[in-house]
Amino acid sequence: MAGKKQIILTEVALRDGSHAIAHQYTTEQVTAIAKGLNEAGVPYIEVSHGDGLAGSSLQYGLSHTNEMELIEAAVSVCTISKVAVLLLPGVGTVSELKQAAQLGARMARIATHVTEADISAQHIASAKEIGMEVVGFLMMAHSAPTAKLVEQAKLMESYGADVVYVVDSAGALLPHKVKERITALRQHLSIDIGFHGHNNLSLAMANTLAAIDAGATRIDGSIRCLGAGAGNTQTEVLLAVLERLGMYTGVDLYKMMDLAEQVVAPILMVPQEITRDNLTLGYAGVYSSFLLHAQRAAQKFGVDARDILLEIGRKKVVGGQEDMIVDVAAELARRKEASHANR
Ligand SMILES: C[C@H](O)CC(=O)C(=O)O
Ligand SMILES: [Mn+2]
Repeated sequence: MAGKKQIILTEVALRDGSHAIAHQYTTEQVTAIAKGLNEAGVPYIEVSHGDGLAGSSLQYGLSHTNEMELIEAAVSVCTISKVAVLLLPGVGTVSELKQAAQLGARMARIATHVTEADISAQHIASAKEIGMEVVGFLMMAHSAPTAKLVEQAKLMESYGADVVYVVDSAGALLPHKVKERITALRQHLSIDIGFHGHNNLSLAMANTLAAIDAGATRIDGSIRCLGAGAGNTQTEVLLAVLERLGMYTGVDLYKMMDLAEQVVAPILMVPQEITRDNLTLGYAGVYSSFLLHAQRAAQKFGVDARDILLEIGRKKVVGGQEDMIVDVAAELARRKEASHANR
């Protein structure tokens, strides 16, 4: 380890991956994955509904298992790894955060849209008060200019965040844009900088390396790419790449490969590929977690999911506006019917 650059990993398959399996994690699955991640030495494991604490709802998707049970299960098998939770202010509250902390969660990741950091002040302060490490998570980072991102990150730092993440929720950022953002944050902030990517344009790895090159030291990955859309930077692949680059993570590559192959792959509803719909997420700049919502709406209204996603991108729909996906699908179906009638 001496002299090697250290990268601190957070594994997000048990939270971001929840989107990809329609929030159907069972306690057994979470226990098995968390146990494997802990044995491999992953520093942080995020466990929550895909949309964060209290996300289970008709709007976001109902969970199979209460997330507090999942958090408790993960904590019970973690001797090395720390369990993290995600919270979107307005979806989850301080009360859920306290409950998660009582169950043993040690890190709170407070997520807001990239231009709305001001709504995180109370939640960041409360998480610090109860002794949690706190990450500010600025989502849809492609959709704001770098100066705005810096302004918002500085707000999170001023509220007490220990780390601020650039979150490429749509998998829409290109490597030079990641570099520009992380470089600017590094110049203006004193706290650690993190990066969370999505692979919709096949750029999660390249973007992650660009982020590290520009000074990010906290990186998210999802084992077997089990994350929303085409998934995140694939953790076990990242480990191999970082080892080849002479960087240190403290995570066992072989154990992660085995866990991916034997435990995680069988859970996937479909293999994590860059399908035409995933690709459209990145191309249109749409939240990766909108994928299944758009596919269901496409089927219900007999329209192309890509058309829905492009329109959602044009309308700059943000997380929390999932019901707009149905509105857009219904409108596309109306237009389609009208054009057929006029023929
Ligand atoms: C609530 C989102 O799924 C958080 C996230 O992982 C992202 O924006 O990306
Ligand atoms: Mn994500």
